[in-house]
Amino acid sequence: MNIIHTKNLYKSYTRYEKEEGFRGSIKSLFNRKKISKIAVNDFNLDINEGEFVGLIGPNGAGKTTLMKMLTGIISPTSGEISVLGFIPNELKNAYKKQFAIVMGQKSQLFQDISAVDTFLLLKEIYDIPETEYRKNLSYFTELFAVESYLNVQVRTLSLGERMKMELIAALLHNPKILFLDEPTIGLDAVAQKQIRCFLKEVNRSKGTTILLTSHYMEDIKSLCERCIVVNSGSKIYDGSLEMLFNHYQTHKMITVTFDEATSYIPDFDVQIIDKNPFKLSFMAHKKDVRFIVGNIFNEYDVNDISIEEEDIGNIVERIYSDKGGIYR
Ligand SMILES: Nc1ncnc2c1ncn2[C@@H]1O[C@H](COP(=O)(O)OP(=O)(O)OP(=O)(O)O)[C@@H](O)[C@H]1O
Repeated sequence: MNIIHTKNLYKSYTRYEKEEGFRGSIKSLFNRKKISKIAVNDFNLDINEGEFVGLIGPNGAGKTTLMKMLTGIISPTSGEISVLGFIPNELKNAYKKQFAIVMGQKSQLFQDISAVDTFLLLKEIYDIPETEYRKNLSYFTELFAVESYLNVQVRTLSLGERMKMELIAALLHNPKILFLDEPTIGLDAVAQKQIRCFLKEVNRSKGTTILLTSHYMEDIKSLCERCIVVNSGSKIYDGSLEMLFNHYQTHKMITVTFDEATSYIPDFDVQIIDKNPFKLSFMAHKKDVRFIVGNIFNEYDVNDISIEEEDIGNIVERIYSDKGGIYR
């Protein structure tokens, strides 16, 4: 069943520019330069119940603006939008009870009280029946293994611990849709992985529809079957993640640190990103990675090696340049 629908959705912001300094401030009182910015352009989107969809794109692509329109935080300039049959920016209580939004850069928890006290407050705000509240609280805290952090002041939690509490707070009222804007930003690899496992399980066991934005390709790769790529406010790809990666993610980034100084350069078609006698970073074709890594281990004393996904910016560029590509 389709639960998120937009048609020709469009959002433009207006902002003002002033010249620098005191003179500029005085001048701007009488004459300000108005600038319009199209953040989301002609956006058509349909998401079915239970889907886990990744929304990716470079900085300023319009992802947060889209999320904000879907949750009613801001209203569109024009176009159609309906979520669970509601028009989000009418902010009906019946709609507010059916979704949750978690933004990695913002906290919804009160900093000076414990997380569990905020949870109790949310129980009252969302009218969560006692049995459902208890069941969900123990289910989510066990899933994250965070029982020992429930009763401490939120301000004292680490970023990763706080993020886990944010997610629990968002899910206590059993929302049908969970909007996640960069939920793993700034977290270490272990916390990122725990959050991924948690989200995967919530989507599977509760059937929660999840729309996720992240700059970490690993998040998108391990969670979303469907992926939407946005650039300059427009949708440039909407389809399976597998196809996106097979077709457009052609390179990997390899970083090696050596125990001894070396002048090693791979005998393959690579692009060197950074080089010193003890460290080498380069982009290599996906198909060559295992041969290159094999050679390095056979011939050198390796202190450390990492193989990372390509930056989303490169993938966007490739989608654009692929005129007869899989989507256009
Ligand atoms: N309140 C605002 N007023 C004016 N312009 C805005 C406002 N909010 C966002 N913008 C502009 O709209 C564009 C899209 O911003 P948005 O935050 O939606 O992008 P994003 O894809 O979420 O970026 P990021 O990955 O950096 O978070 C940007 O160019 C931004 O400068």
